[in-house]
This record gives sequence, C-alpha cells and structure tokens, in this order.
Amino acid sequence: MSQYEQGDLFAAAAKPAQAMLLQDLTQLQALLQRWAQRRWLRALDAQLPQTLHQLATEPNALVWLLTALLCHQYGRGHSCILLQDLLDDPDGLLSLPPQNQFLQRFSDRPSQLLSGMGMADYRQALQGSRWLSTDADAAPLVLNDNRLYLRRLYQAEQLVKQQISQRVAAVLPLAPDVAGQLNRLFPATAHSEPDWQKLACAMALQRRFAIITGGPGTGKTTTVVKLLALLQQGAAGKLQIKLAAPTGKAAVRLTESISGALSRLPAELTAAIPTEVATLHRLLGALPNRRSFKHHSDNPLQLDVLVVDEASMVDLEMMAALLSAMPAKAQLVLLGDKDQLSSVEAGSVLGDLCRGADLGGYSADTLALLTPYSELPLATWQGSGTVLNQATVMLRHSHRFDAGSGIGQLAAAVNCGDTKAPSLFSQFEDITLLAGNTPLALKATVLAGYRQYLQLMQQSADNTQSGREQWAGAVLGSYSQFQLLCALRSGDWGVEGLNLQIGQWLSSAGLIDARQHWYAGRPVMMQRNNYGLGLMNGDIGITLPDPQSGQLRVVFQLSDGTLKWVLPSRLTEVETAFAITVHKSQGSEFNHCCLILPPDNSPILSRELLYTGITRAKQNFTLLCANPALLQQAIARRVSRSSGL
Ligand SMILES: Nc1ncnc2c1ncn2[C@@H]1O[C@H](COP(=O)(O)OP(=O)(O)OP(=O)(O)O)[C@@H](O)[C@H]1O
Repeated sequence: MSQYEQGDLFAAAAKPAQAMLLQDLTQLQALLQRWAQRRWLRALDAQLPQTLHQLATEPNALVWLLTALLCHQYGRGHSCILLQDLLDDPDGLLSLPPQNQFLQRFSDRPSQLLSGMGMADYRQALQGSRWLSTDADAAPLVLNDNRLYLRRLYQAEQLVKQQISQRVAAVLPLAPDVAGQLNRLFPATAHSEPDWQKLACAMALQRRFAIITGGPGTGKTTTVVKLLALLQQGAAGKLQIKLAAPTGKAAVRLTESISGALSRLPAELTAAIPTEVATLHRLLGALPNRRSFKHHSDNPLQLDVLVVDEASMVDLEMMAALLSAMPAKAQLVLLGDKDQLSSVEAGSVLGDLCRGADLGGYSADTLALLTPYSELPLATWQGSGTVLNQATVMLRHSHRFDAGSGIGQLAAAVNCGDTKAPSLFSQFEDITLLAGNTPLALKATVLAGYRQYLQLMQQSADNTQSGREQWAGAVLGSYSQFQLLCALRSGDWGVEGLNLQIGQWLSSAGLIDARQHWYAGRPVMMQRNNYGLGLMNGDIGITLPDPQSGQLRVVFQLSDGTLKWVLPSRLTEVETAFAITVHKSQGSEFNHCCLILPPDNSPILSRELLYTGITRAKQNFTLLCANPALLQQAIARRVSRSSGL
C-alpha cells in the first residue's frame, strides 16, 4: 500500500473530501470523466492515465491527476508544468474552469482538490511512480528541476538547447572585404540608433545559428536577402541556399517579399538567391501518418544555408526536428516577430529564445564581433544575456509604418502594455474602434468587407484555361483584402457562431446561397496538413464553380503562386473562414483586418492576441468591442507558456 492510501500525505489537508478523492483511483477516474464531460479536459487527457496504467500499473491517484493535467497543458501549448506554479495558482495555471465557465462556482476546482499539498508531496508521488523516466528506464514522464514533462517534449527541448548551444559556440571566419561590402549594402544614415539591420547581418555572417527578430516592416526580409548575397559572395563555390516557412500561406508571403527585396538589389548580387520557399513539412520530408521526417540527424538536409521565416509559428517539436536535420556545418537563420502569439502546438520557441533581446545583453565577445561594423558605440547594449542573446539581433524601426500610421502606433503601444493605447483610435484614420452595438456594426463591416470578392465571383469567367485561372486568382486576391478575426473558437463570439451568423447575413444580402454545406463563395481554412494534396494547416481556399465543368471546386493558391483546384469531397478537415481565430491568422496579412472581441472577460484576451491581430492589417484595422473596458484588461494581460528553454 502506498503512502497515499495510508493517508499520511493528507494529514494536514483542510478538505477531507478532496483528500479522499486523491486516495481512491475510482473516485479520481470519475472526476476526470466529469471534467471531460464538462469539456474542461479533452477525452484524451482524461484517458491517458488509464492507457498508461494498462502498460504499467500505477496505484497513486495523485500521479494519475498530474498526468492528466500535464496532457491538458500540452494541449494548451505548454511544454511542461512548473510544479511551483501548480502549487501557487492551480486554477489560473490550468485555466480550469475554462474561459467560458470561469464565473460559475464549482466545488471540484483543481485548487480545492490540491489544497494542502506541498512540493514534497508532488515530488514524492512522482519519484515513486513507474511512469517517471529514470536514467535506466524511458518512461512517459520526466521530472527535471521541478518541471514535469511528457518525455517527448522533454527530449525535444533538450535537443533544441543542445543544438543551439553547439551552433552558437563557433565563430565563423569572415571574407576579407566584408566591412566594405556591409558599408555598400547598408549606407550610413543620420539615425541616433545603431543600424540593427547591418549588425544583424554581421552577426549572422559569423554564426551557424542566428535569430533576426522584429515587428512588421522592420526589414527582416530586406536584411536576410543582403545577408544571403554576402554569404554567396564570400563562398568559394555556389552555396545551396534554401528558404522555408511553417505554413503554405507564410511561404507564399515570403516568396513575394523575397522577390521584392531582390528587385531592390543589383542583379549581380542576387543571381544565386532563390525565391522558391518550401513549407517546413515539405523541406523535412513529412512521412504520411508519422511524426518523424525523412530528414533527420542520420539523413541531414542537403544545404549550406537555411532561412526560416515566421519562426514564431514553429512549435517545439518541429524546431527539434529542424535542428536535428541541419548539417553540422550549415548556417540556420530564423526570422520572426517574438511578440506575436506562439505556435498553435506546444512551445513558444521564438519567444523563449528571444527573451531579453530588447536589451541586447551582449557579452564582450559578442560586442567584439559587432563593433567593427557599427558607426555608433554599442556599449549600452552590453550585458550578461543568455547564450541565445549572443545570436539574436532585434530590428527596432518599422519602415512600413511611418509616424502617421495608426496601425504602427497602436501595435507598438499595445506591445509595450500602454493602457492609453485605446486613445489612439481617435487620432488616426486607418484605425477604427467600433464600441457598443456590436452585432449591427459587425454586420455592416463584414458585408462591406466580403461583398467585393463575392461580386467578382459572380462575374462569369471565360471557358479557357487562362481565363479560368485569371478569374479565380482575382477572386482569391479580392478575398485577401479583408478578414474578420476573433479570439475564441466556440460560442456566439467564436469562429463557430460567427461563421454561421455571417453566412446568414451574406445569404440574406443575395451574395451567397448557403443552403448546402458546400456553396459557391464559401471560404475554407485547412485545419490539418494534407500532404497528399500539398495543402497545409492554415491555408485558405475559396469554393468556386469551375467554369469548365460547372462543378464546385475549392481553389487554393500554392506557395509557387499557382492555383490548385480541389474537389470539396477531398477536403475533410476544413472550416468556414469568414471568421478565423487570431492564432490561425498568423503568417497572413490582409489590407483590412477587423478584430472582434467577446463581451465578457476571458483569459484568452491578451496583449499578444491584440498585437498579432493588429499587425495582420496592412492598411486598415477595425476593432469591434462591445465592452471597451475589456481592451484595457487585455492589454494588461500577458500570455505565458511553461517551458524550460
Ligand atoms: N533600411 C531601410 N530603409 C528604408 N526602407 C527599408 C529599409 N529596410 C526595409 N525597408 C522597406 O520596408 C518595407 C518592409 O521591409 P521588409 O519586407 O524587409 O520587412 P519585414 O520585417 O520582412 O516585414 P514583414 O513584417 O512583412 O515580415 C519594404 O518596403 C522595404 O523596402
């Protein structure tokens, strides 16, 4: 009999009923089922302890509970549970009860169940468990420094740490005339700040791993193109350079922006730089129905330099797969905006890697690498930053948004937690706040936003191949002018409710006929990667009547710019995309973005969510918000994901 069953663990517990529950597996299982029925946990979370128990019996109910909670946290994007956080604020950490139920009173909240527990209780329970990995035994849980992991995630985190440390340790030699070349590509300016683009280039030239982070329009692509030109010039032969992005949509965007950046450089510098961008899954060679890839440490990628854009969307396991497939001598450059929401899957890798990047935190050695290329002294950026700070440069000046741009000002104010940000709406024309009567305002906004592409769709295309492609391309282009974003998935204010409502409004306006599940004009978003079709999670297509056959097809734009026509019946995992979550909008930009916030407070409303939503807009941003007080609360709230990076 374990100590739990003897009851001494709960001797000091204030709530005997909860203590009983943690001594009795049957009662605990019933509790997990109850939480799953309330949709507090996924069925998978409640089931995992049972599945593990069948493989290796575990009599301790506390271990069962921690395992189910760990799986729940993994589903919410956390790589691990910090046991101290679980002790301090279980309900807040676990978001149980969840966002839409948190105002109700429940007597079986985690805080009540776990009250009276201490760190020693957790450690004692876990260390006695067969589910905990030891040096000799690869079990499913890992306890490291009071962080509890699923072993897969722990291994991925270790691999990322180890690989990056190794890559950052080496300093690569520079070509003799690199200072002159950098000066030609980055002419001196009268700015009072160092030229961070030039310094990012100087840093990445000398490292096998570098991160160039910055907000929208800060010149990440411009800088990386110059970097690639310099690397190629300094190389003995032609370099194998590859470009990648986490989603198809992000790949299309990078292709466009790389082509734009190349056109601004002299042709002799750009000849060897590719414009073709692969998704990470394709680059690594995803294997059907498997987590592993064709390329890994024993079969590395064949390349000299890899640039990965939109790195904030790369989750921990993908980053581990990518790093292990990198040839030891090759250079990896990550581009991304560290302040955006993290990946949908577990991990907040870019955010974690860039922690402290705002301050520089450069060691004397790193400053010695950068100083020869800076017109201004860099002493204020010296510090005792992490190993990763030594490979990271943050671009700080947006060249896309000038001082007259409300989008740029609003994004910056939200990002630094300035609660006066809402006052900017009255000062700029490109940002609009619609507070108060939200349904009416929403209806007017989406009808105006989606009318144009639907009317274009109704103009028939000619029957020729080129006529069909031109028409479909124009409809897709027109769709991307406007997008409604929301914070939640379920409920009236989530994607589910909003898509239904918008479908009805557009039908009443005669713009679509939504009586069938598939109808002309229905925009859909892929919810999973479909390698057979070459479509990735997050890709948006539009259902169109094929002018040649008259049948409905869903048309997607691929990363090389071509269109793919797919039979609707082949698309099983798609959702209507009149409204999409901010999470799913990452990697995309729209001329006009409208973000709608729910009327009630919710932990999901955060600074990162607002910032990511605002920065999806290129020309106009509208915020629909029934309760403006929520805006202040969202700006003040930060997302934090547990990880050991
Ligand atoms: N140093 C600079 N001086 C003037 N204009 C610049 C400079 N750097 C970049 N730009 C311009 O700013 C715009 C945005 O640059 P770029 O696309 O490189 O930024 P980005 O950070 O990659 O943007 P995104 O947020 O879309 O990823 C481009 O029009 C580019 O020409």
